[in-house]
Amino acid sequence: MLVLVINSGSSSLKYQVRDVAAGSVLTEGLIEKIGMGNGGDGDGEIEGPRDHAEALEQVDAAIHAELGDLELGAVGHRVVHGGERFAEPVLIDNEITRAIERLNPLAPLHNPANVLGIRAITKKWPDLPQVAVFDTAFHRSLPEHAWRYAVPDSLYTNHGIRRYGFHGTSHEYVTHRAAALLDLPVDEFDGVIAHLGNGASVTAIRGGKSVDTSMGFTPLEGLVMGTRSGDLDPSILVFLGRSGWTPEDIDTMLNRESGLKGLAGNNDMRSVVNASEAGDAKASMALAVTSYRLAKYIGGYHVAVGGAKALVFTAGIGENSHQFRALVADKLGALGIALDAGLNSQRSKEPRVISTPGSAIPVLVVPTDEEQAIAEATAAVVRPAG
Ligand SMILES: Nc1ncnc2c1ncn2[C@@H]1O[C@H](COP(=O)(O)OP(=O)(O)O)[C@@H](O)[C@H]1O
Ligand SMILES: CC(=O)OP(=O)(O)O
Ligand SMILES: [Mg+2]
Repeated sequence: MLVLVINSGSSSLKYQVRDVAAGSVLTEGLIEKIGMGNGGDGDGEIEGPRDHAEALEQVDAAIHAELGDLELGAVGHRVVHGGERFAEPVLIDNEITRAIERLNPLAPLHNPANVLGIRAITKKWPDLPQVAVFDTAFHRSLPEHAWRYAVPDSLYTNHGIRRYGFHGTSHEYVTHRAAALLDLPVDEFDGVIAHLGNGASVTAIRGGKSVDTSMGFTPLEGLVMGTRSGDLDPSILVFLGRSGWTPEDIDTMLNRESGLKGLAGNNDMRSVVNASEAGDAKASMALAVTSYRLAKYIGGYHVAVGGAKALVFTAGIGENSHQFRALVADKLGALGIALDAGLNSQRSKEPRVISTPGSAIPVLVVPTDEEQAIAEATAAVVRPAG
């Protein structure tokens, strides 16, 4: 079956056409600057559609230019927030789309775009089955002591305020690959997985299942990210509210102007590392804050899983930034973790070990592939129906 995988962001749309049986990518692309007028920066990208519907026209044209006439079997969407309802991938209909839309306030950078992508496809290809694959689903195994906030129970019962966790598709996929690399059945894998992209989260895996994760009610909690603050004292928000900041002001500040961008003026890890190496003190402090926060989580999750058998890095930063991995590992001496500098700085697309033989536990780099996982899940949902 050919599956079109869509990962909609607020201003971008990543797509792939995958042959699920063959496990291959037939074509892929990135549409950027949606709703921002023209002005992409080349590199094979298509530029400047007005909205997600127009972006989809560009995807359709690009797919047909590259692959000619082909029969798509289904569309698989990455949907970030599935709330408590969605523990598995689901076939989308109007009711499901509205249910996803109701979760928009909980994932303001993500779900609205997911809904726009779903609606654009429903309009263009009404007969094509669409499947939603949720970032939250893998974390439905969190025990209650990990997902509860210590606030009055009515906040949970009336508003669903609890920790959900995100990047689950990636954490699950990487769990399986890491276990395979270590020759362990997945249900014997206890480890800590750091997914470090624009959004970043770390997950404690026990017996192959998520038992804790750093993102919470929304993808804002936890680690320092590209533009998100991660953990902070909630009283800061009360203070700002009393000083006249609106909820929108606070939301924008925490989700879009904080993290690496807030500390170093740039949300791109490559630029921050380069600036730090060139002597920029703010960039160096941003890296120190970000790596320290992650190291503390890793220490905590080592305890949560009852002794990790591996530490795994994945996603854009985790897979590519040997400098950032080294900064984190340097802070984990108390766990007996030691990186091999040569292995750490090697470039490869393959899952690999980057620690020394003497390291108390192996440190791995395992490339994630959310699109492959989504394509497989989509085909599995659609096949029994048709
Ligand atoms: N070669 C590299 N070296 C260091 N950082 C990199 C490299 N390639 C990508 N990154 C970083 O990865 C992050 C984006 O990760 P990615 O997983 O692609 O994000 P997204 O959440 O958008 O999928 C950016 O901070 C980027 O700077
Ligand atoms: C949930 C989340 O943070 O996703 P991303 O990393 O794609 O921003
Ligand atoms: Mg990502």
